[in-house]
Amino acid sequence: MSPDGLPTVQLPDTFDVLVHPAQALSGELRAQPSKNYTTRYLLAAALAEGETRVVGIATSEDAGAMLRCLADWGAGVTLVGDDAVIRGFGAAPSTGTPRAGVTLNPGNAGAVARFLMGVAALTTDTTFVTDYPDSLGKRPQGDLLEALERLGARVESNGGRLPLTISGPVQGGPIQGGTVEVGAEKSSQYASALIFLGPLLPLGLDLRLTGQIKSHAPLRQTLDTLAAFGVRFSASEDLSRISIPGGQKYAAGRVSVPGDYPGSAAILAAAALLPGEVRLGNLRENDLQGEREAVAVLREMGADIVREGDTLIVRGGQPLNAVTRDGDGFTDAVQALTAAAALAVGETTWENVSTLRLKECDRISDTRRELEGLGIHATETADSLSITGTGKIAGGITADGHGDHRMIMLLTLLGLRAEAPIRITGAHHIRKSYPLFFRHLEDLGARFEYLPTDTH
Ligand SMILES: O=C(O)C1=C[C@@H](OP(=O)(O)O)[C@@H](O)[C@H](O)C1
Ligand SMILES: C=C(OP(=O)(O)O)C(=O)O
Repeated sequence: MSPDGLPTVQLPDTFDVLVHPAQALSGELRAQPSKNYTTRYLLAAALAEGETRVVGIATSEDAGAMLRCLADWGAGVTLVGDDAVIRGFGAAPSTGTPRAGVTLNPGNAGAVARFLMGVAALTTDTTFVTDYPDSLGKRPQGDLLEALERLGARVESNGGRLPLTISGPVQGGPIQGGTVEVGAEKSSQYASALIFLGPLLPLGLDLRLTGQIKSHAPLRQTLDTLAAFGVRFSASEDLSRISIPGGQKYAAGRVSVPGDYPGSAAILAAAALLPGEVRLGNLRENDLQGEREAVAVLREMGADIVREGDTLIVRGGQPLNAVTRDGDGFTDAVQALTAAAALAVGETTWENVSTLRLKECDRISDTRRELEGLGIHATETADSLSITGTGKIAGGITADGHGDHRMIMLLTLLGLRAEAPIRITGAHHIRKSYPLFFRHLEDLGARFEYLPTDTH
């Protein structure tokens, strides 16, 4: 429903968006449910014996991808209002493990694909395909596949990429577990996948994370999920060693999904960039999502943000200044904060962000190109992105959304502050993580037009 109580118009399946410049943003929103906790809780629920109610799940495509794959694998999936009730593989009438010989399609969801690839080591012949060959199909899976092979699984892949097939129980019987190394430099999702698998193996897993470990925050969210389902583990402070005793069970029960910081970072940045007062609720202070740091970064840039309980209040339109920060701790907020950087005084640098090249698009080079197209100076190194802020964005151009929800959020924010409208291609890909993004901004006073697109 829109704020005046009228039913909102359904967006077309595919669309470009025309972002009109905005004078101000004001109003109150409730942050959407966390994508990363939704995927984790749904998976852990499916691995439990019995029924688990996951309260308030995300409605994003990635959440849908996890629900679809779990159902295809044999878990019971029932949606009740905003909740999902999941009957685990371990509960009657299921067989205890995911079904054999199933083809799973996780869409464009990297975390979903990788978490399920870990669990696939319990199954015979699980095949992973994607209808996003130019996005998820290009993302590397080798570090995880090699770790699974070292544990005894059989893997066939397209050069370490999808499509691929995993079988755990090979001639020597089911895989047992033990000590295994996994590369952690390209993505934390490989280690998270093994963490989900570990408790279900007879010997558990003693994980050694190799290389410069990236994205510690989502790793901690995975461990937090294990704890929420009664699974024991121990981890070194730097997360380079994680030990999970074997033969454990995930305990079924009830878990509630917290608010989503990565998507909310875009709303907070938009609110900081325009006059007006925005209140964003459902964002708990003590939360392991690294993108919570976006609040501190925006404040350091000069934004006026105060917290009242779970609500953040932004009084926007303050002048912003450039910062230099290690962006790895808030990887999914870097695009949103880049919008703030593009309109700040001075040069902002996001350091240690090499993993951004391996997301839905190359979030370093593709972002630099889109910024330059809008007249904003940006430079890159292998693992950093620098942006020189500008006082004025002319707009009046078409920008490429690169099929990447976070690129679409960045370009939208720039459009709100441009002199003339900006068209963003393939803007429907916003649904991967934040289906209500445009609607939420409309509720704050922004204006968009949804136009037919050539991009699929
Ligand atoms: O574990 C997760 O749910 C995620 C981990 C991060 O990826 P990397 O570990 O590849 O940085 C993040 O970017 C992604 O959106 C979700
Ligand atoms: C990179 C992202 O997700 P994933 O890796 O799960 O595809 C994201 O949400 O920005």
